[in-house]
Amino acid sequence: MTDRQTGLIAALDTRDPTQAERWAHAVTPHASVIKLGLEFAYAAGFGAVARLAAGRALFLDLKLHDIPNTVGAAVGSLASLKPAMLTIHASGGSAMVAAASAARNDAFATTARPLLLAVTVLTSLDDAALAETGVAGGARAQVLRLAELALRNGADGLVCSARELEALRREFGESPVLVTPGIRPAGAAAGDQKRVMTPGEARRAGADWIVVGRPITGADDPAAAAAAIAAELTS
Ligand SMILES: O=c1ccn([C@@H]2O[C@H](COP(=O)(O)O)[C@@H](O)[C@H]2O)c(=O)[nH]1
Repeated sequence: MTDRQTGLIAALDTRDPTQAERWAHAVTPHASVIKLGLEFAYAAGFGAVARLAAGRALFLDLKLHDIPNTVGAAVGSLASLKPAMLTIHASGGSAMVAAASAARNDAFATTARPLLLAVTVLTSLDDAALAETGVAGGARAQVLRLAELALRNGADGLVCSARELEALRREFGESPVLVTPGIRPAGAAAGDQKRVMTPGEARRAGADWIVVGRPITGADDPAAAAAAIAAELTS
């Protein structure tokens, strides 16, 4: 049980800048951060990312994963977008995380540094799917292993499922910023997400932020859906 405040990040996954703008407007003020990722950036381009992010806090979820030199350079290339949060994959290894952290520190002014978040194990993977990739021992053990690697090499926080929150807080304490996708209000379709929890469960387990996409963007009334999720975070 925790008394921390848990914020809502709205994942605006679409190719269409007009749709994204409509959703961004609808989720305000219930979500204090908007998340744009691969679908939007690849289809609409980084100019559209910049336009949508103007005046808003941006979680730029590009999940960088490459050799250290390339990832470091890519982090530097993103500075003009002034994101509040950036993602890399922890499984890229110690040197890659360290390169991203160094580039973040070099490319951004101290007062405008984005949080560097390391994705541990995607919330769409269960133990069986992870085993297929050669990782035995289950998602929780792998999340803890990658969390240690990422935090030791300069990440500010982690992307994980809410199911790992209690173990991560036990192991690493209160300071890492823990961001949890795979959130589904009671009764919502899980879709491709495997390690899910409700907004209230994630808050009680210690999430700093929850990320919610389709339960908001697929709702008949996205503003009402975002309001209901935000209310669950404060009740
Ligand atoms: O492990 C991860 C990392 C990132 N995501 C992203 O979060 C949203 C979730 O969207 P839903 O529609 O609520 O499932 C999406 O943009 C993913 O790319 C994740 O789900 N899991």
